[in-house]
Amino acid sequence: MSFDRMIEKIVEMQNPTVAGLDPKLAYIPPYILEEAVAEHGKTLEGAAAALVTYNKGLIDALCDIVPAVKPQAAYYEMYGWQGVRALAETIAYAQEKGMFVITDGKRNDIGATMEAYATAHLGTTDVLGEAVDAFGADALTVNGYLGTDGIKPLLGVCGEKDKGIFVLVKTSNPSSGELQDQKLESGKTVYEAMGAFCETWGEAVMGKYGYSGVGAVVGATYPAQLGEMREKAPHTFFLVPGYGAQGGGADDVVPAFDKNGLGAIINSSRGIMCAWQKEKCDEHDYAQAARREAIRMRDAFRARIGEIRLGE
Ligand SMILES: O=c1ccn([C@@H]2O[C@H](COP(=O)(O)O)[C@@H](O)[C@H]2O)c(=O)[nH]1
Repeated sequence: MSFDRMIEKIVEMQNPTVAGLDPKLAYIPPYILEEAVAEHGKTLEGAAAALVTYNKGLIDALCDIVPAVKPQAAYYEMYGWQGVRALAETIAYAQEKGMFVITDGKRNDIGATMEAYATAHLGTTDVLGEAVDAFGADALTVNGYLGTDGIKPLLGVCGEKDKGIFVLVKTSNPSSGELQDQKLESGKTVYEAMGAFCETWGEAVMGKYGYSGVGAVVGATYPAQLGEMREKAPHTFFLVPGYGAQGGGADDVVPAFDKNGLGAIINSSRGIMCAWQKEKCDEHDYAQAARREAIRMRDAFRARIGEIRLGE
């Protein structure tokens, strides 16, 4: 009912990072694309087959050192239902390899529809009396701007199925301040108010290490806000995108961690997936290049936050 499973993996691997799986054909080594095209042609089926092969290679290379993966749904949806099937296959494969899976879907709607999203991504779908996991991720990113009735259905599923959600609080993009930094009548900023909601919503799904199953997305590109929110939302675990390709560095995200080195999981997607192109290494070495980058990232945090310990 919380992020306890994810926290335990972070501590076991001494690695507070998550590898983003946002595959585009431009990132995939030509030998994988050629094999997929030879079998399926230049079709959505072919693209989806390439995505799965590429992702499985990355997962195999990362699963013993990185606790979690974060597939962003848009990169699969762009390849139609075949791409969506690739997302489901990716989630299942990563879990088989012991990884915690955060589907980045940023879903939001009224309560009744959120119930459907909760069932689809985290829960179990009833098919005429048969209970089937549709996507079965461990956590989902959501948008909280529809308010409590949009979040409540997720809390039920999180409680029953030991899953978590990450609510958008202070996003990493350049324009995030246009709305999120606005001051409300209460004197709080919009992101601060959303962080306070996360603390309240999380009370229903509290874990044993001091963090609830309601986390927050806070960008690495806003270090001051990361530190501010760490103080103001002490029971809210942070998913921190914006490291690497968006310019956030290891020093920038240090304020996201608590005194035990917990409290945040830092995402890198393009930085890890495209490491082989940056290194200009042999295309067949793409997964090992990703592993080398993931180790560099892990070690950068180890050097800054020291040993990660279970709190409370
Ligand atoms: O505020 C946010 C929320 C989500 N994201 C997502 O994280 C990754 C970042 O990818 P990089 O390649 O490491 O930049 C991507 O899936 C975004 O959709 C974010 O960047 N910022």
